[in-house]
Formats: sequence, C-alpha cells, structure tokens
Amino acid sequence: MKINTAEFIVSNSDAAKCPKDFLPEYAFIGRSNVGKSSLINMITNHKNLAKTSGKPGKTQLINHFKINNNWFLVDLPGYGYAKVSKKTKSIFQQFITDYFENREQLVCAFVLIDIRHEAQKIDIEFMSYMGESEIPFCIIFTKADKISKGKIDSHIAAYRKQMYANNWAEMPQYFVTSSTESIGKDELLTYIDEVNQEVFKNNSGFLNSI
Ligand SMILES: Nc1nc2c(ncn2[C@@H]2O[C@H](COP(=O)(O)OP(=O)(O)OP(=O)(O)O)[C@@H](O)[C@H]2O)c(=O)[nH]1
Ligand SMILES: [Mg+2]
Repeated sequence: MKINTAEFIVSNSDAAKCPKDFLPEYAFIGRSNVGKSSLINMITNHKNLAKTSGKPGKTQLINHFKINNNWFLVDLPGYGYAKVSKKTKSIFQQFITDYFENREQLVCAFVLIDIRHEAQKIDIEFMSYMGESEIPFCIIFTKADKISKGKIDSHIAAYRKQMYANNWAEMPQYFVTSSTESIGKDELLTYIDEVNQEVFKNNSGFLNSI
C-alpha cells in the first residue's frame, strides 16, 4: 500500500473525544521509548508527524493520524515509565484503558517490543490483558538495526520460547522493523491493507462510513 496522505487530526486524553469517523484504526502501544512514534513516522514517510524523543515519556496523549483519508494510525503513550506508573499505580492511565476497552474502530493493536531484550513481565502482562479483552494484536519487534542480521532469528526464537513459558499457545503474528533503516515497512503496510480490505468487506458499520 502506498501512503499518499498522512495528517495529524487530534490529541486528547479522553477516549470519548477521539474522532467520530467510523474508519478502521491501528494503535501503537508498548514500553516508553520502544519506538512507537518513530515507527509511525517511518511507515508514513514523515520525519516529524509523530513527536519522538530519546527520553522516555514523550507521547502523553492519544494521537490520531488519518492515512489516505481512509484509516487511522494511533500513537499512544508508553507504559512502564516510572514517573507515570507511580502516579497512576497501574501500567496505564485510565484514559488508555478506556480507549482499548471502548474504541469500536480499533481493529488491531501493534504491541512494540525492543528486539534486543528478553521478554519483559510488563509486556507479557499487557499481551495477556489484550487476550482477555479480546483485542486483536500483533507484535512488532523494533530497533532491528541494533543487532546483527544473523541474530534476528535467534532473538525471535528466544522470545517465542518465553511466550510459551508464559502459557501462550502460539506466538502472535509478528513483524521485524527498524525505523532508522526502514526495515519492515512494506510488510506492515501490506498487512494493514489486507485487514482494511477485510473490514470494509465484512463489516457493514465500516462500509456505511465510506
Ligand atoms: N536505532 C534505532 N533507534 C530508534 C528506532 N526507533 C526509535 N529509535 C529511537 O528510540 C528513541 C525513542 O523513540 P520514540 O519513537 O520517541 O519512542 P516511543 O515509544 O514513541 O516513546 P514514548 O512516546 O516516550 O513512549 C528515540 O531516540 C528514537 O530515535 C530504531 O528503529 N532504531
Ligand atoms: Mg512516542
């Protein structure tokens, strides 16, 4: 899929105030600093569409970006950032939970995982929450440029093993990406295109909106 237009629509901290358009949307979630905002910029060919930073905790709100006037990418705040979690005493601020639990337009969440690290408890817990809440999700391994190409498969195999050890029957669909090297862009956009076509074909709610 080619990205022709990518526009920032709105930031907010109230899931009820997200755009009313009934278009399929894809949310990027994961630990602070894992590369959510950078990946949105990479796949849309924009340097600064989503704000990025070397310091964790940059994205603080729900950010909607409309793509090709037909679907949304959603950049979310990260979890696991001490300052935020201490204050809220949970991995999430309530508005993020509200977003996941009430946003009917959300067709798939992408859970971003830094490919360099072993499975972290907080990510496994978050994926369990997605499973229990019946929210479809894929894993996106980020920062693949930080390890040698030869190690990518073994890191994924190790991750798969850790998921099995945490009672997952199978590894979710996953993608390997690097925002600095533009790795994984075509695969990710092809996947989104396929899901979009499915939802427009099968879901009259979405169909009525276009
Ligand atoms: N080498 C490398 N660095 C990356 C990649 N993606 C992101 N980064 C760097 O990682 C840091 C965090 O990137 P962000 O995109 O702001 O991360 P985020 O997940 O949106 O972070 P929060 O909004 O704070 O939750 C920045 O310094 C980026 O330049 C990548 O694929 N490769
Ligand atoms: Mg961010």
